[in-house]
Amino acid sequence: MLEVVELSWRVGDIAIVDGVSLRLDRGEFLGVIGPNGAGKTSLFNLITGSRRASAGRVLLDGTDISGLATHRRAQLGLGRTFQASSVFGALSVRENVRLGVQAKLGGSFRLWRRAGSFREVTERADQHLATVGLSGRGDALAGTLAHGEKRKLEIALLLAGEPTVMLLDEPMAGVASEDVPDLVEVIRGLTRHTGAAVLMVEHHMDVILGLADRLAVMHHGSLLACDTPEAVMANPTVQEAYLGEAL
Ligand SMILES: Nc1ncnc2c1ncn2[C@@H]1O[C@H](COP(=O)(O)OP(=O)(O)OP(=O)(O)O)[C@@H](O)[C@H]1O
Repeated sequence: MLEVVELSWRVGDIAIVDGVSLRLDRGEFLGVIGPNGAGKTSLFNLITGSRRASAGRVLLDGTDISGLATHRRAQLGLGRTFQASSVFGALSVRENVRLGVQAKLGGSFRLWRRAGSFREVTERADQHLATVGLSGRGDALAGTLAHGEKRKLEIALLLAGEPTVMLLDEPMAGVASEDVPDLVEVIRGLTRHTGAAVLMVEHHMDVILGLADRLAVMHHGSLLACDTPEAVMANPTVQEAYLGEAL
């Protein structure tokens, strides 16, 4: 589904991402971990196209998308969680997701021609809100949501784009610890609800160990290991990379 081949990003003499190769299959959940500054977010940026790789390729369903702009990659099914800034605080939660659904349906969806269109968009938006557990919050202003709820809204916006591969960059960051278990269950449901593959960077080891089918470990821009969570945790090279940090 997603294949990354020898992907590198150099800034001057420094390889921030250094020849990373990995595969992600349909319905699979791959966690990306590594110490601070290991290159995890940079790897995401190369995959989505918000940074142009110095070398290597990104393939989506066998098609080389390396040369494509971010929005083209998104249209082809590569979705990344929206940053909070892309949520319209003055609009309702449902309106935000409706905009996402309309953006996905694009020009083929002529609201002025089809009487049922408005309802169809609303139904899809409500489906996405239900998937993330925000059904009861559709009428709330997005700006009034608690942090954990905002994260759920960002995931609903991601779902509105109907991606086949979803990239989540530290979705638990800033979320109150009592809201983490709920958000973990929403994220666990993503592969089940959509059949999509998920690639997720996360610092909370307990969270990522409970979600991931496999773990990719980055260190100084390189991929140290990519294996089942059990094998990765038992890997002496990985343990060494994390020396001094809690694994
Ligand atoms: N535009 C840039 N120019 C130069 N160096 C950069 C740039 N962006 C990131 N870096 C450096 O690349 C390294 C990797 O950064 P990156 O944010 O990808 O790591 P990370 O693993 O996501 O870190 P963290 O876990 O702290 O979020 C860091 O040393 C960072 O300072």
